[in-house]
Amino acid sequence: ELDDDYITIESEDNNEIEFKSKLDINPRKGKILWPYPVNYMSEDETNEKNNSSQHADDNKKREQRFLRFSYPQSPIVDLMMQTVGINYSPHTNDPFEFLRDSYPLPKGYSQPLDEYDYIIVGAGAAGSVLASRLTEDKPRAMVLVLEAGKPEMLLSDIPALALYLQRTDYTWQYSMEHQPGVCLGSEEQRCFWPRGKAVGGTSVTNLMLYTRGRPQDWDRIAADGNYGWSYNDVLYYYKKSERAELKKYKNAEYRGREGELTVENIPFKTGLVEAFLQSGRDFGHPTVDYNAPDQFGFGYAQTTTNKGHRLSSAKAFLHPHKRRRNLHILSETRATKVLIEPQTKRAYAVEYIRNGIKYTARCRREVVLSAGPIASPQLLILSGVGPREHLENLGIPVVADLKVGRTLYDHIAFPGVIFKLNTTNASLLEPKVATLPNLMQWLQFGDGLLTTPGLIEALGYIKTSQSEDVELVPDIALVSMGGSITADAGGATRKAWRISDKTYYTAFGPLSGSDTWSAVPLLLQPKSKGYLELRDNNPYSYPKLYGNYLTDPKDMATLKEAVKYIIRLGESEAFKKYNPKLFLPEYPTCKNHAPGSDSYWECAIRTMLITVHHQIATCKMGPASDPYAVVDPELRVYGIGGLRVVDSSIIPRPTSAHTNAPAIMIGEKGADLIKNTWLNVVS
Ligand SMILES: Cc1cc2nc3c(=O)[nH]c(=O)nc-3n(C[C@H](O)[C@H](O)[C@H](O)COP(=O)(O)OP(=O)(O)OC[C@H]3O[C@@H](n4cnc5c(N)ncnc54)[C@H](O)[C@@H]3O)c2cc1C
Repeated sequence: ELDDDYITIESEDNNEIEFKSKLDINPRKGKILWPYPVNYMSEDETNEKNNSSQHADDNKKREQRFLRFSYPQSPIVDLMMQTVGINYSPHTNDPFEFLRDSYPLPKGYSQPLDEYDYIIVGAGAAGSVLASRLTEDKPRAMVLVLEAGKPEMLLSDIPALALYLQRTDYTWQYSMEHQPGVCLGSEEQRCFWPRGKAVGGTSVTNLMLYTRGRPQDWDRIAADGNYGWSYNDVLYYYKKSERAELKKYKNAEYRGREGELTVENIPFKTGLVEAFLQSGRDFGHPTVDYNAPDQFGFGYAQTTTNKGHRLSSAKAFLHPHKRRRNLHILSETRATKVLIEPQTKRAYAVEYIRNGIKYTARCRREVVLSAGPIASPQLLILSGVGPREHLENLGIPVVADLKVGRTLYDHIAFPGVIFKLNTTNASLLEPKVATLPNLMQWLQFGDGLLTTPGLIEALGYIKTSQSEDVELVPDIALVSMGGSITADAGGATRKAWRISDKTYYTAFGPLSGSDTWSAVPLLLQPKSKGYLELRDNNPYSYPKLYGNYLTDPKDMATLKEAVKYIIRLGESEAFKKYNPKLFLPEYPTCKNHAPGSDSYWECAIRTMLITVHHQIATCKMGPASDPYAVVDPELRVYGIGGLRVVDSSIIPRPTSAHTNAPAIMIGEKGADLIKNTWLNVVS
């Protein structure tokens, strides 16, 4: 039952539109005044979801794919993905609701309140921790969490399905704007930037690797004027969350044992990971715990999983506390604007849309944006906090002139260094992995082939000759895979990167069904810098995303050197028993380059460039003297009271870490910063 109190009758431009809920859930069939068209979706969303012929096409293609490559070997993949909800239509009832987690309001509440102490936008990697910590102390603060996505379900916990999730409605289907010369092999030559849209955010759809970065990464951030962010400062928060279950290292003094977030090694390994680590040792890279502050080398992957099941931030931090009376979580609810009092410049409320109806929730203490590196800056700009000229062009009144979205760094990678193995049963191939016995084994014991996250088995950190760093900080991470992009014969893996049919089948078709090994070089310290801006002032439009990848020639030179290093590893003694042969794909874009030549590799990198989705710095943290800073070192938005950003968007410069563990650490630290501010205030 909906209440009139929760329908906001107001408009910014008197643009009255009759309201008709899609699901027809409004019992009063009332009118609301709407500043933008109700049914408008971004171009991408419209294409993805509303275009029924496209939908039919997709289904047909999908059917063909399964008939051609998986079925009848892996009907189980089809079953699992239909269950998770691939192409799940919002217009039908969800038949798998019983498998989904849920976050009802606590007992005694039939609807959310008008006013809370804190309002958190986004229950992602950082937002989930923050919500959990802000609701744990007595006297209890009332916290509202608004999350656009839906709760997880049983099968989204299967690590091997991580890449399959990227084209489901558990993700925002962002794509970068077209940039000439990169992602040439992708559909529409645009790099794909999916992000998690779920209670748990991107920690529900990511590849679960747990990495903290080198001590120097954080010490440099602190040295830039960000007090409280040195390695020793952040180590305290990494340890606070962690419950290390790593075989050899769990009792090391830099690891946490009492936290909620289990970090473990992957239960299943192929022999290829041993060859990779051995080749590393042969080349002078010891096998180490790569999260140890004083060790540098290669190591088995460490993942945020619990007994082989994905442990998202929501599962770790929200799920156990969902009955707390002061924690109100609204899933499938989209925040559209932070309301800021123009005179006092204080954030006092958040507008949000739930089931097609617009509501306003007021806030007594602080609004916190934890919507991630694309949506947090988007919401700031929609609320009048952004670059003045951009706001004026969008017709949004300027509340604060800040460089929101003007800095964007990312980690890019190249999944095209592949060895064909002249042995069978050496690598992971979809028909072998996705079987009913494997599913049963995972369900019963949490081990087996389904526990490998997107084929990843180990990481190796190296410093190439391109690096000008005087300290021992890596510029490349090598990700060793128990196979390659061809493991599912053109299915989920290449779709998760949106590699086009033409590129995939021309280049990799000959490898179909073969055993392979590959290592993916990941550029850790990119020199190229991107940015984002809004397409228009409609909160349902996806922002325009500009990666500006490889615009600094140093980035290409570093990646090329890494490619050559991987080739040396693959051709070394350690891999000999697999009789590997470097496979040089014939990319349609690289016909004029002699296979294996320097120019071939440059062309191949430009064709198969992917992001590993570590976009940061769009709400850059920095001291007041930094003209690009959006938040101060206590994560407060400059010039606005009662408004912070607590998520990966605040990380000011590239680090050697994947961004999930840092986002969780930021959630922990953000919670302490907020609690300290309100220490002596009782609501
Ligand atoms: C495919 C993929 C693989 C990855 N693999 C790894 C990995 O192996 N290891 C690693 O460390 N990192 C990995 N990452 C990156 C990492 O997971 C993210 O950087 C991290 O989770 C970001 O955390 P966050 O809290 O900043 O944002 P998110 O976790 O993205 O949370 C933001 C939340 O806000 C919600 N939201 C957005 N807009 C609104 C709105 N208007 N109203 C309400 N809610 C909103 C979103 O739905 C989302 O739930 C990967 C990312 C991707 C996409």
